[in-house]
Amino acid sequence: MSRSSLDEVSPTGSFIRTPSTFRNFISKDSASQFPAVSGRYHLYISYVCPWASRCLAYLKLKGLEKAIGFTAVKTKWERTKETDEHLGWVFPRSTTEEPGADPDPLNGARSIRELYELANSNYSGKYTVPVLWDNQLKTIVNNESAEIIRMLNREFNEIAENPDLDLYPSHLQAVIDEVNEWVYESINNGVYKCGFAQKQGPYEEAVVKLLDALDKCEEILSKQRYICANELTEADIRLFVTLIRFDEDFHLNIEDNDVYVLYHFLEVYAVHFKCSKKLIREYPNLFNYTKDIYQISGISSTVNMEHIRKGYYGMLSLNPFGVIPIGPNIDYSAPHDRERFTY
Ligand SMILES: N[C@@H](CCC(=O)N[C@@H](CS)C(=O)NCC(=O)O)C(=O)O
Repeated sequence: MSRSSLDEVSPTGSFIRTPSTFRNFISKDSASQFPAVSGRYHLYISYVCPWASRCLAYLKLKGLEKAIGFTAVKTKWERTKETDEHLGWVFPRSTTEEPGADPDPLNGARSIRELYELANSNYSGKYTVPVLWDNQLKTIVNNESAEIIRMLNREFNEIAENPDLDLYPSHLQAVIDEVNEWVYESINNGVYKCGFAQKQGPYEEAVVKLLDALDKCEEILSKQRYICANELTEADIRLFVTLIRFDEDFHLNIEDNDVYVLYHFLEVYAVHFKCSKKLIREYPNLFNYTKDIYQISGISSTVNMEHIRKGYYGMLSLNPFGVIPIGPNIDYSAPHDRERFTY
């Protein structure tokens, strides 16, 4: 089994993500094994990680911060044990070591790996964030963000400050599911397929799909405020976490030490899609949409650009010298034009 996303490469050089392992559900039913009560659960995240950030966005949107605490790890992977070479997410030793990251308040763990091993001493998979931790049973409830956000949306309404916000309403479920599928395949996971591909073919296939999907989003967003309808849904949060990192991820490829990849990336954009389409900020609807979501109360606090930059460029196998380019410093709080769709 893979012990890091960076190892998940098929013999043909494609990035293939393995499924998450802990798949229990918190329920509003007080008799269930994991009942939705205040103070029992904790969310471990990295601000670098889009999957973890979508869970944090739900804590903010649903008003669950008092009921469920969260802790962010440091930006760069470090050795998780002295006895082997594994690199992964670690906690700082103090609150001042890296602003935004905190020591583990519940278990005093040094790494996310330690939490997985506390939950299951025989665990041998990847040590990913997010981790939804049960502090009563001292175990991981769930480490799959797509499921965590569904629980946060629905099961905690008795204690949520915004119980009426439903980001997966029944009248839109079919369209949300359909959008999630292609957005995940071509955009959320698509950027990883571009960044982690180890052969030219899979990389090209992923980048073409990614650009097609971004064009499709631009087209949809030229007609309605959000990606599924004129109301905010789960699909918007899932799309947003990749878009807000996209112009950064793009540079990751540019800064990659592999000259051929650098050349090809420019060629794809310049020749097939024209340079004007290469960054999110050059798609008018997508860019304004990203600002629109960013400006929803609570969301900007889930975006720590400093952590995002340091984390991605810190992956030394993709960026051997660890040089962090100066960011584009886009102002996502600037006015946008999306109110034009509000009836
Ligand atoms: N399917 C998981 C994926 C989470 C994931 O891939 N997290 C990455 C960070 S973006 C991670 O923690 N990787 C650690 C590793 O691969 O060792 C989810 O959506 O929750």
